[in-house]
Amino acid sequence: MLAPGQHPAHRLQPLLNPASIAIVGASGDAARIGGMPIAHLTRFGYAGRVYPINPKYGEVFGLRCWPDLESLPEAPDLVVLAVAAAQVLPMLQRCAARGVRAVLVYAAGFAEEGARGAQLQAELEAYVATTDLVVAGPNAMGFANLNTQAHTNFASVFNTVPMQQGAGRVSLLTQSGNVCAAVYAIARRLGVDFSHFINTGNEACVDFAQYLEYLAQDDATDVALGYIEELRDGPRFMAAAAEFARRGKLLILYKAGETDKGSEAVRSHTSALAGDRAVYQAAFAQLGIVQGHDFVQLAQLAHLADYRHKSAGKRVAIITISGALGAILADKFIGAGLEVPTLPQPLQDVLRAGIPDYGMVTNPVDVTGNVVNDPGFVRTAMQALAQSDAVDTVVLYAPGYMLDRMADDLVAVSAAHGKLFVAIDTGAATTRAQLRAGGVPVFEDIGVAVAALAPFLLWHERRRTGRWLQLRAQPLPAPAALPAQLDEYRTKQLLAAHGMPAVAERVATSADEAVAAAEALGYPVVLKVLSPDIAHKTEAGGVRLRLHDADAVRAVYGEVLASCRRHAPQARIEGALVGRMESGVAELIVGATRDAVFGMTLTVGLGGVLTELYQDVSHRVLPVDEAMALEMLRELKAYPLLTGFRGRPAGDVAAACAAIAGFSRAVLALGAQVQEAEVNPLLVKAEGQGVCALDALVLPAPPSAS
Ligand SMILES: CC(=O)SCCNC(=O)CCNC(=O)[C@H](O)C(C)(C)COP(=O)(O)OP(=O)(O)OC[C@H]1O[C@@H](n2cnc3c(N)ncnc32)[C@H](O)[C@@H]1OP(=O)(O)O
Repeated sequence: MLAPGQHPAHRLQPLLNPASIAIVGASGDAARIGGMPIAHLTRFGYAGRVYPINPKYGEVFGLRCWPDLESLPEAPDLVVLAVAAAQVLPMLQRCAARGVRAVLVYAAGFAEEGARGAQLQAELEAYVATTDLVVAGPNAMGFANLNTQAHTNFASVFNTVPMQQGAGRVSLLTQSGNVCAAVYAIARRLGVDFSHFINTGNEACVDFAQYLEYLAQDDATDVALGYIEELRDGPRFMAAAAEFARRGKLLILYKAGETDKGSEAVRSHTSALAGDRAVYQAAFAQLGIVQGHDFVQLAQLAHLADYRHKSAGKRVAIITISGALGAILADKFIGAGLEVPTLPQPLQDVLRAGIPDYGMVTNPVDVTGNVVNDPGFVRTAMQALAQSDAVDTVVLYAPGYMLDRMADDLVAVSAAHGKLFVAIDTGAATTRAQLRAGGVPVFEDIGVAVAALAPFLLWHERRRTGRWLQLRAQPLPAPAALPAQLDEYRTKQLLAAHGMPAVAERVATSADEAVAAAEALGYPVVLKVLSPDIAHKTEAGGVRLRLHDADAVRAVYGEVLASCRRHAPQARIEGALVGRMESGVAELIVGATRDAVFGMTLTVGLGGVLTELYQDVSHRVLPVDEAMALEMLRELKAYPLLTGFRGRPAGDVAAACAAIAGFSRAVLALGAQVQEAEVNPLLVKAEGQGVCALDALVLPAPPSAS
C-alpha cells in the first residue's frame, strides 16, 4: 500500500530496497539457485534481516534456517521464491496471508514455455491482481541493490568479477538475466560502478516501464543501462523515459530484434511482438534515449555517461600527429553520422603558427610528430579549439607517451572550457586514470571510440535541439469528428482544416457540373470518380488526367462513371471530383499508422516506387511540428531533390513542413477514431508556390478500438 503523496513507483521499494528478505527453497550450497543469494547476502555484508526457509535444514551459511514462512518472527519485506513453477501460486497465497509486501519468482516454466506455462502465468497474474503483493518475474535472475548489498539474485557474475568499492550511479535493467550478467561483467572491467542490477524476467506483474519509473525517482541512479526485447506498456514506457530525461538522467538501451531473424528469436523468447525496428529507433531518439547495439558499446556508453554534463555535439575537431590517422578517424566519424567541419580561417591561422607546412590545419589537424619538441603548442591548439564555436567536441589521437606529456594540459583545458575532449591512445598512456578523473575519457581503439562516441554525441545534439518532449506535453488539438461518409473530397477537406492543403477541386454530380467546375478552376483539369467504396480508383478506370477543354470533360465524366460501375457494381458512386491539374518539383508520401507500442507514428518519404525499393523513409512518433518535419525530410536520401538537385528548381520545403505538421495535428485531433491516414502524393511545388495533397485516405479504426 502506498502512503498518501507517495509516488506510485515507491511500490517497488520492498523489491529493490528491502529491509528483510526470506528465501524459500534455501540451500547451504552456494552453487545452487536457492543458495547463491544467501551466499551473496552474507558475503557482501547486507545489513538487513535474512531468513532462509527450508524444512530440511537447521542452518545455512551460519544463519538459522526456518521451516516455513509462518514461523518467521516478522512478515519479511521481500520473499524470494527459489522453488519450482508448480509451487509458486500456493506460495504466493501464503505470502499474501502472511502480510509479505513483495515476492521475487525465479522459476522458469511460465509464459516463455508454451501454452501450459502461459496458463500458469495468467493464473499467477489473476491471483496477484486480487492482492497488494508486488510480484517480480517469473523466470528472473533477480536483483542487486549495490548501495545496501541486498543481493536477491543467483548471478554467479558477482563471484567472478571484482566487486566495486562503493556504489555507483548506473543501474542495469534488462529483460534477460544472462544479458544483465554479461553487460555487468564487461562494464565492470571498464571501471563502471553500479547502483542496481535488475533482471525483470517475464514481467507478469511488474514491467520494464515500472522499473524505469522507479529508477527515474531513485536518488541513487543517474544513468540506466537497459536491454529490452519487447515493451508491454508503450505509453507508460514513454512517460517513464520522458521523466528520466526531465530529471537530467541518461537512458541507454539496447533493443534486440535488429534483423528479421532476431525479431523471430525475440518473439519465440518472450512470446510477444518485437515491434517495428524503425519506429523503435525513431521513438528512442525522440525520447532522448541513447541506443546501443552490442554489449561492449553499452558498457562504453555507461562509461561515457560520466561526461554527460560536458558541452558536446556532432561537429568534431580531430587533432593527430599523423595525416593517416586523421584521415581514418575522419572517415569513421563521418560514416557514423558525425561531422568533421573545415575550421574557419582565423582558427587555421592560429594553428598554422605552430604547425610545420607539411602538417594540416583544416581538420583533421595534423600537428605532426615534430610537436614532441613543442608540447606547449598543443596546449595553444587545444585552447583555440576549446574556444571556437565551429566545433563541439575535440578528439585527440596520440600515442601513449605523448598523452602522458600532454595530460596536465589536456585536463586543464578541458576543465577550463567545459567542452568535451576525448583521447584515443595509440600506445600505452600511464596517465589514463588521471585523464579520466580529470574529465577526459580515454579509448584504446578507434572502432570502440567511434561506436560509443557517435550515439553519445548525437544524443548531446538532440538534447540541445530536441523539443519533442515539450511538444508532447502540450494539450492535444481540439477533437475532430470523423464524418460517416469518408470519400476522398471529405478526407482532404478534413485534413485541410488542420493545415494540410488540398488541391483546388470541386465535386460534380453531372457532366454539366463537371464542365462548370473545370471552367471555374481553369484547364487542364483532372477528373476522378468520387466514391467512399472505391479505394483503387486507377484500377477501376476512375481517374483521367490532363483534360484540356469542356468537350473532353463532358465525355470523360460519362466514361469514368460507366467504367467504375462495371468494375464495382455494388459501390456507392457520388459523382466525380474535378481538380486542377498541378505540376511540381517532387511528390511526397505522408502517412500515419498506429504502432502497437508507441501509438500513432508518422512516416514521410519521397513519392514513387523508389521510396519502397530503397526504404527511403523517416519515422516519428506524433506529434510532429514544422521543425521536426524538416528533420525528417533531411533524413531522406532523396532530400536533395527538394533543394534543387543538379540545376532543377528547388521545392517549397517550408510549405511541405507546414503541411506535415498540419497532418500531424489532424491525426491527433481524430485520435482513436483513426487506424491509418495517408496523403499520397503530396505535391511539392517550386519554392514559394506551396504544396497540395493530390490524394488522401483515412481508415477508421475498427469499432472495438475507438
Ligand atoms: C536465465 C535467465 O535469463 S533468467 C533466470 C530464469 N530462471 C531460471 O533459469 C531458473 C530455472 N530453474 C527453475 O525454475 C527451478 O525450478 C528452481 C531453481 C526455481 C527451483 O528448483 P527445483 O529444484 O525445481 O525446486 P524445488 O521446488 O524442487 O525445490 C528446491 C528446494 O526448495 C525446497 N522447497 C520446496 N518447497 C518448499 C517450501 N514450500 N518451503 C521451503 N522449501 C521448499 C526443496 O526442499 C528443495 O530443497 P533442496 O534443494 O535442498 O532439495
